[in-house]
Amino acid sequence: MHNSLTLIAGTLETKHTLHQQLEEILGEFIDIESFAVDEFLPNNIHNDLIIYSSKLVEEEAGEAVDAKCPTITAQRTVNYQHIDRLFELPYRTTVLCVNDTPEMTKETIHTLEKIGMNHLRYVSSQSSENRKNIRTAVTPGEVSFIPRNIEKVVDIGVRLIDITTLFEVLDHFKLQKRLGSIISSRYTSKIIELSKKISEMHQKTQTLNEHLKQVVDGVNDGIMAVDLGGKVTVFNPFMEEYTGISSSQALGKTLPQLFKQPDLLQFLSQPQKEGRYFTMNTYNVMVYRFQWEDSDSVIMIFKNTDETITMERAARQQLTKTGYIAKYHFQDIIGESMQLKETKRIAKKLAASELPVLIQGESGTGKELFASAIHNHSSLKLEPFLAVNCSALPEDLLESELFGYEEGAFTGAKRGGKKGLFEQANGGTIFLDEIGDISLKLQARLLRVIQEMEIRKIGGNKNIPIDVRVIAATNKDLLHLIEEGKFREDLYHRLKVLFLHVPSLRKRKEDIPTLVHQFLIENGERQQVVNLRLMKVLKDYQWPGNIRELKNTIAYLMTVREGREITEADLPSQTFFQTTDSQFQPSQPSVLDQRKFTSVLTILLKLNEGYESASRQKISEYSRATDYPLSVQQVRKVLKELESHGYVHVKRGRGGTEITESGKEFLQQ
Ligand SMILES: Nc1ncnc2c1ncn2[C@@H]1O[C@H](COP(=O)(O)OP(=O)(O)OP(=O)(O)O)[C@@H](O)[C@H]1O
Repeated sequence: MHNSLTLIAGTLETKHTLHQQLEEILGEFIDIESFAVDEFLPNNIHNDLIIYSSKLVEEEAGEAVDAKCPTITAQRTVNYQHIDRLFELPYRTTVLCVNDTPEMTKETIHTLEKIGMNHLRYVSSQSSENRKNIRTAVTPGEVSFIPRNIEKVVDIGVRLIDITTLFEVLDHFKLQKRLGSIISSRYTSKIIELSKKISEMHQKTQTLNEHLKQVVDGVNDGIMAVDLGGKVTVFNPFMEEYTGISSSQALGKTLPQLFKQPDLLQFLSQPQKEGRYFTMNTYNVMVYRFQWEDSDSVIMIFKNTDETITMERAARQQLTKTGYIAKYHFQDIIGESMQLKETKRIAKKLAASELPVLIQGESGTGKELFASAIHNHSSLKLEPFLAVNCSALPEDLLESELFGYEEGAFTGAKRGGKKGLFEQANGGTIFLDEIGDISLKLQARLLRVIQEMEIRKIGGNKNIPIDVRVIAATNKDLLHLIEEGKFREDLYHRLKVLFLHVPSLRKRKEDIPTLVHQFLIENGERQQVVNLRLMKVLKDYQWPGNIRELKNTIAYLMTVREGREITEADLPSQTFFQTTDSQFQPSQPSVLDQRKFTSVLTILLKLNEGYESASRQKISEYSRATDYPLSVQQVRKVLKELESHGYVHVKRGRGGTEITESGKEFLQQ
């Protein structure tokens, strides 16, 4: 007589799936009929064996079954055929596990974790945990229970009957001996299919890992990764070179096993915002440590600084060939005074941005030095640096130098046209020295270039986009030039996004001995040969031509000196100073003049600050209350002298007179 059993499931879908499973495995030996509670249940079901698909179904359908029939409530397990769908979800995704009752959900999660699906984080659909941000759900066939806000559903299919239940069935029909091994191999063949899929996936991952390893090995830096347990998981060839440890020795070891330098070990063990220099076996390396949120690994990068410097040097050599290189760095700007240090500190900050800078300062104070150092300290340091002295060229020539021209733009234009300095500085910095001297026509063109960041060559009809940082410098008071209508206010604001004032040498006399020493060295004199009296004279002098004048003076002294020591006797007469290239009258005012100057400048300052027009008449009136009463005629003379020193600015007509920054400096002294 043939054995037969009845399967009772809850839903139609479960009925189909489990029926199919039992048919495939036991169909040859046992007749199988099945019902679903949801569909139809006859009264008084009777058979050799009744299998309920779950406890719930047993409770629901129990009454329809003949009480004399033996029953089994099935143990269920996940459907191995569809489980690989879970591998498609990204590592560490939080998923909502959905089943019809809390117990069933709990059981599903438990089974998934037991069979190693641990790359996901499961939250029960019936738990009270906040799941607002959960977008993916996993369900064993219970799609109808999925909440609406879920965007992605992974149906891993109806759970199958577990092998333990299958063996109970065999046991019941006394078939275990005969069929046990066939059944278990039929059952496990399904699992083998799954393992095959997993191993395929594993292989793909391996290939990807290989590719990644090749990339990591090909990088010109040392790369090391450490996992959560502190074990090294990546150790590329450059790491081998820097440490002298082979990767096979390093992999799987902890950092203290590999590194003996306490400071390096400490650096590698803690989160770091910036890199730090270390010397490892003769290599100078900059070490960086990165740790990303959500990542189990810490990555460490070891950069060979000697090589980086060589690379920079090579890039610089390329630039040197074109001649467009910034020669000076901040360390070339000599001086220990507070004023200079502060100026350098600000300049370094300005270097960090790529915005335009306006540098203001008297002639010879080192404005070009600062422009060059700012470029070399900026992210554009490997790009060209072009300096143009705007006062050195006539307008037309300056225009064609700056913007270039097309072939045939004017008579005498070169064949093939010419690239302008803006175009040649592309990607880098252009330094426009003496910007106060350019004509209004060129100012208009320059404004357009800076605003639009594109140029049009002379005689050209197309705009060429450019990306250039503009640093401009002037020794003039641009605000006065604006007032006089000689400089465009809009251009002034475009240039003066960032601002740097370079102090005059008078304001930082303590720098004079250091500068003198430096210039002696530059002239080939290593000893300190300037005698004390001479040094005092040099320190007392006002240096209207600033550092350039000091530099020239040292060159002069070195040329004319007779003995080893340079003394005040070697100094030129006053007229030497007067012939320097300063915009000021360089001779020092006499003591009497100084008093007169102080008196008039003090009156001027008061009038200017009170916004009163400073006419000669008014200055004369005010002077009567001081130690230096002056007639209008005398005031005119003093003002002339003051103007020649650059201390005042005499406006045309009834404009009155204004004290300049230099005038204010004079007063402070
Ligand atoms: N702090 C300094 N240390 C060493 N040398 C300096 C320093 N400042 C200026 N110099 C030297 O002084 C000279 C004049 O400097 P620079 O040409 O930069 O001045 P500038 O302000 O641009 O002058 P100008 O307004 O006339 O163009 C240069 O030879 C420069 O090398």
